[in-house]
Amino acid sequence: MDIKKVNSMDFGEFVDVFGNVIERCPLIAAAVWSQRPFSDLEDLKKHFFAFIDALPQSGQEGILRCHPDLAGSELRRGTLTAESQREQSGAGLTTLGADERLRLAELNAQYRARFGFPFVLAARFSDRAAVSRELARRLLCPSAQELRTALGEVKKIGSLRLADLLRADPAKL
Ligand SMILES: NC(=O)N[C@H]1NC(=O)NC1=O
Repeated sequence: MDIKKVNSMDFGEFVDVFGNVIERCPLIAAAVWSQRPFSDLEDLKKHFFAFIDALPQSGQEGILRCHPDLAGSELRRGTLTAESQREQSGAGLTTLGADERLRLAELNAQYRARFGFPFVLAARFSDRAAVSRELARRLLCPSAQELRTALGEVKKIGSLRLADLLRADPAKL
């Protein structure tokens, strides 16, 4: 799909295609559509991220809360979005042993209790060992820093999803 095709999309089509660039936040795609035309993929990405950056803290935390836990109950129940399922499965989180799953569940619960939102990490840049390690490390970070880190991960996930949709090289995004 090229940028001309993107710019020709009506509202419904645009939200259908880009509605999950930011996990379970189709409102962001709905808002970005109003900014068309886009000059290129980079420009499109900038609009998604500018929307996130302009939100008050409550909105930014809301975005994080729309993310399913890594290796959490949604994965077990099979209710993840297709994108999240692919990302979690690529990081090996669908084939954890019982011990590993339990450890991640405990760390996820501690993280949520401390910060009030779920632990978010771009799983495609990670693997099962790195997820636990990073979760344990970030649990100790100051809250303001952690909010920034988590939103950075949301943007990495969004960049990769946009790259998939436009079949671009993620390194150039
Ligand atoms: N909790 C969390 O990070 N979830 C996200 N990460 C990712 O790569 N896909 C997701 O759904």
